[in-house]
Amino acid sequence: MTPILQCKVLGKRYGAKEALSSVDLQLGRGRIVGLLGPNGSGKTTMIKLASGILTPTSGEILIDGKAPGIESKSLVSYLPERTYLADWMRVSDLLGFFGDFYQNFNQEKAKEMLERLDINPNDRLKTMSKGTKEKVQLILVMSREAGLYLLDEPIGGVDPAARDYILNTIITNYSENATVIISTHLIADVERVLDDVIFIASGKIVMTSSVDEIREEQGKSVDELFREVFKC
Ligand SMILES: Nc1ncnc2c1ncn2[C@@H]1O[C@H](COP(=O)(O)OP(=O)(O)OP(=O)(O)O)[C@@H](O)[C@H]1O
Repeated sequence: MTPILQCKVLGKRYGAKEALSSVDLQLGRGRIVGLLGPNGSGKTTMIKLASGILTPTSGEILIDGKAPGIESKSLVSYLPERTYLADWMRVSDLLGFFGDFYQNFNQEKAKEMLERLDINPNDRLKTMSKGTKEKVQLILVMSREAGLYLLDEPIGGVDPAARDYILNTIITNYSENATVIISTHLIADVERVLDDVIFIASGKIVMTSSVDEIREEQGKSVDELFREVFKC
């Protein structure tokens, strides 16, 4: 089966700054993958390349065997680091907006998640706290029936109790064949839901491993290993 995401000697420069270099990677389906690395290591750049917002400077990135484009946009559901939604909109407007925009948007799923998190669909984004806005955005993104979810720092602004609910939402609301990439610094919170991890530093992949391998072979949690590998 074609990998959902493949990078072949992928490189990205911003002017003279090399943000990613010679990244080779292949991700299968049905996995939850943590993209982990220190500040400035290239995580957001990698996610933006996969979403098609940025184009590579060298090498290639393929989604289900194809370069990012119109077809891949229906396969990929992307949660950016920052909110891009117009804050005068009510949550119910956003459900309509996503429904019009994406054929694979599941309104019922979104409404159910909003109810569970006690978010009123009549509220406008601008009246909400940062954490609630983040929850709304994540709900919109996870309510699409996509093949690849790209979540850039999905739980940064959310309180620890809601983090658990959100992570469970991620696990239970993606289809068996979909893959989820989560970039985060909150490794201890997230690691229980991860199948695999990618460690990235200075634009290069330094390790890819299953979480089970890390636990069984190294006798460590992902958080412990991360702190050891990236010790300042
Ligand atoms: N638009 C840009 N112009 C110039 N340099 C950039 C730009 N965006 C990112 N960079 C640089 O590219 C490198 C990778 O940045 P990126 O945002 O991908 O890292 P990150 O791992 O997501 O960081 P963080 O964990 O802090 O969010 C950094 O050195 C950053 O300063």
